[in-house]
Parts: sequence; structure tokens; C-alpha cells
Amino acid sequence: MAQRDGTGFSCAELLQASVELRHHALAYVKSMALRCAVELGVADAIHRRGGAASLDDLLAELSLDASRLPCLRAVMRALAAAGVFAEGGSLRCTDTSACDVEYRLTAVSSLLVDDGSDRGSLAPATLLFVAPPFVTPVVNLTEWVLAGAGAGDGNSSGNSGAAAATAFEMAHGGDIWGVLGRDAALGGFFNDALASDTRFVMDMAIRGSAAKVFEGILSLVDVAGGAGTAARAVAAAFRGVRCTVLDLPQVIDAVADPGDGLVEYVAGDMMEFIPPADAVLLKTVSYATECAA
Ligand SMILES: C[S@@+](CC[C@H](N)C(=O)[O-])C[C@H]1O[C@@H](n2cnc3c(N)ncnc32)[C@H](O)[C@@H]1O
Repeated sequence: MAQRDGTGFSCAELLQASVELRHHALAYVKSMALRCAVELGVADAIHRRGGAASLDDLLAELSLDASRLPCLRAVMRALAAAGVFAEGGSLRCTDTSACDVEYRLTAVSSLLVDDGSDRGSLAPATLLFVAPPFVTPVVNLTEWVLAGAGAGDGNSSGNSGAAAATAFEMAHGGDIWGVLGRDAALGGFFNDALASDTRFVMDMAIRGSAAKVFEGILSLVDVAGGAGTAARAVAAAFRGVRCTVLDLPQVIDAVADPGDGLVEYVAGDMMEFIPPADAVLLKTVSYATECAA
């Protein structure tokens, strides 16, 4: 019978648990390696090479100096272990010569390829999740949880006061919509990221069996619909559906309306007014507005 310590777990269980614990603690390496690969455009580079590329191929495609090979190898190995890319071919590598190993796209990294199709790439949405303004609040979760403990003791200062409802608010001094409204560059980055996610989701929804839900309705309002990517996709695919986009004035005012009349844009607060319609579309809204972090 396996020996158990005071916690009641066997040595084998504890050894396995220590591996899992390390995986949890180092999980950020995976997401930061992903960020690096997306920023470098590795998936597009592999796609340009016909779906498989050696490290030498990648150095050439990405215009990187040969001296960067060990760094690129480290990033690619981490992502291959995570299933983002597939690693194949000879695995013989030396410090002085390039590896023979080839990297291929998996279903995951295929989503990062921009092949010019309507669906587009999920690269902008992926970069949003790992962007410093959104990562920093998570890095400081303990400070956020403890902020209440310092309430009224005179020690809280600046944005780290106990009143911060979310970790994002504590890090940035305001809620996400206020911050995005004040920072045009961050707002544009956020909206482009959401638009890329929406292009993908709507492509799946309209081409897939879920498309049935759009049949038989004459009007639809995309509540908190951002730049209207989802509503425009529905309006283009179902010409009989009159689509309206509702979002905050800061978002609607910044929309470059193509003026094709495909959808109508309404600026307003969904808590106060929602334009009447047969159907309401809510995409990434409750999650975003409730968590806002
Ligand atoms: C995460 S984004 C989702 C945008 C879009 N549905 C999509 O999936 O691309 C959430 C949206 O909610 C909007 N929003 C937040 N609070 C709102 C409110 N009170 N009234 C209307 N829109 C709001 C934001 O401006 C933002 O465009």
C-alpha cells in the first residue's frame, strides 16, 4: 500500500501534484510566448511557406538575424509543447547549427493566419488578452484583494484605494469603458481586437447550423455592439433583417460608418434605452461589463 503523509496523499500523488503546481505557476510563459509569436507574425510566416517552416525559414520570413535562432527556437518549442504549433522532422539540434525541425500550423495557430478571407485572423483578439494594460491588473490581484484591508487606515494612496471595484480600476484609476474612452489608441486597439473576434464568431454562426436563429426575424438590435461588425455580418447575410447597433457615444462617434445603410447606429446607454427589435444580440457584453477586468 502506498505510503501517505499527514495530508493523506501518497508520494506518487504529491510528485504528480508538484508537476501540476509548476505548470500552474509557469502558465504565463505559454501566454507570453504566444504573444511573442503573434507579434512576430509566425503563423503568417508558416502559411507563406506553404504550411511548414524550419527555424531557418522563419528567420528569413521574419527578417531576423541568424543570431536570434536560439531565442526563436525557445519560443517555438514552448508553443509546440502547448499545441499552438506542431513540431516535426528531425529533432537533432546543436548549439552551432540550425535545427532540422519543422513547424506546422495546428488548428489553433491556423486561427492566427490572415489569408485575406472575410473571417480574418484572431491575432488582434489574441493580442488583447496578453496586452500589458490588461495583464497588469491580473499581476496585481493580491494588492486588489487586500485593498479593502487597508481601507481607512490612511495607508492607501493613488489608485490603490479600497474603492476599486475591479483590479482593472485599481491599476488604471477608472473603469474599463472610461479608460478606453479617454485613451483613443487603447480604445482603437480594443475595438479592433473585438472586431476580429466578432468576424470569426459571426462567420461560424452564419455558416453553421446556428444560422437558423436569424430566420423569420425582421429586425435585430446589437446591444453594446461596438463598431457593428456582428450586425453588419447579419445584415449582409440576411438582407430582410433590419439591423441596429447600440453602443456608448464614445464608440458610436468613432465608428467610420461606410454610409452604405446596411445598419443603423444609435449612441446611448443600454441601461437606459434599447431600440425595439424582434431580436436582441448580446455578444461579449455581460462578461465584459460585469467583469470589466
Ligand atoms: C467587450 S465589448 C463587445 C463589443 C461587441 N459586442 C463585440 O463583441 O465585438 C463591450 C461593449 O459594451 C459597450 N458598453 C459598455 N457599457 C455600455 C452601456 N452602458 N451601454 C451601451 N454599450 C455599453 C462598450 O462600449 C463595448 O463596445
